[in-house]
Amino acid sequence: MTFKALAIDIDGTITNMDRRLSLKATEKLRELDVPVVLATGNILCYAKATAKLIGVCCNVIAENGGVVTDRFDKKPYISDVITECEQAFDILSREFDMEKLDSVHRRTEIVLRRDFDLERARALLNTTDLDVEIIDTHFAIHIKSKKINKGTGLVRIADMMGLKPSDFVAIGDSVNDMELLALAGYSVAVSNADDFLKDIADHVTRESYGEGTAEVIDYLVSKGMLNTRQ
Ligand SMILES: O=C(O)COP(=O)(O)O
Ligand SMILES: [Mg+2]
Repeated sequence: MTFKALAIDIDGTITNMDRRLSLKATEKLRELDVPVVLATGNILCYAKATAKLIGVCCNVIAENGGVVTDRFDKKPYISDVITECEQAFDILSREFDMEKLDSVHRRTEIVLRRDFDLERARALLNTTDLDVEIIDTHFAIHIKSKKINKGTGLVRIADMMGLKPSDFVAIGDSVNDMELLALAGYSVAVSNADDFLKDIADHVTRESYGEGTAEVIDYLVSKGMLNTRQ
């Protein structure tokens, strides 16, 4: 089967843990003859700039599915879910010393530095009736609505692109990629991925980070599952 598009995570999948972009992975992405959607927990301007600089502009799922756009200068779709996240933050920050990241630009989630006791914070959140969860991507901790994720983002961007989620190959590394990989037609976890992501993936790479992404793109092209430009 030949897939019609690729949805790919940024941090840990085309970067290493220092967030250095793999030039090998970006070259492979640029050579593909299908649209590449960046699907990330990062804010929209970070994702758009990454897409532009890689040369795969501009289908973007940002903020773990909360913000979605298919064009650079278009008003993005923004989920109306920030209020519950702010309520959760108000409750948690009375108990924990928490530092917000990117809060000026973030529209649908609250993201925190990874320097507090996550399990205790989760336990406290579970005593509320907020429809909110806390996830740790290894890069940051996100207080996010349970109503949105990269899977709901994929459904939305696929619709904007006239495609189905099953038309996509998806590649990722972390807990925030679970729903994306579950909905895609073919799913890949890079070898540095969390074990629970590897368990649901159709394919796990041998190499880590961007090298793993480059490796699987070569594999998918060799099997005719993705096409490159001639
Ligand atoms: O925002 C994060 O915590 C990680 O970003 P990612 O989804 O691109 O890996
Ligand atoms: Mg990631």
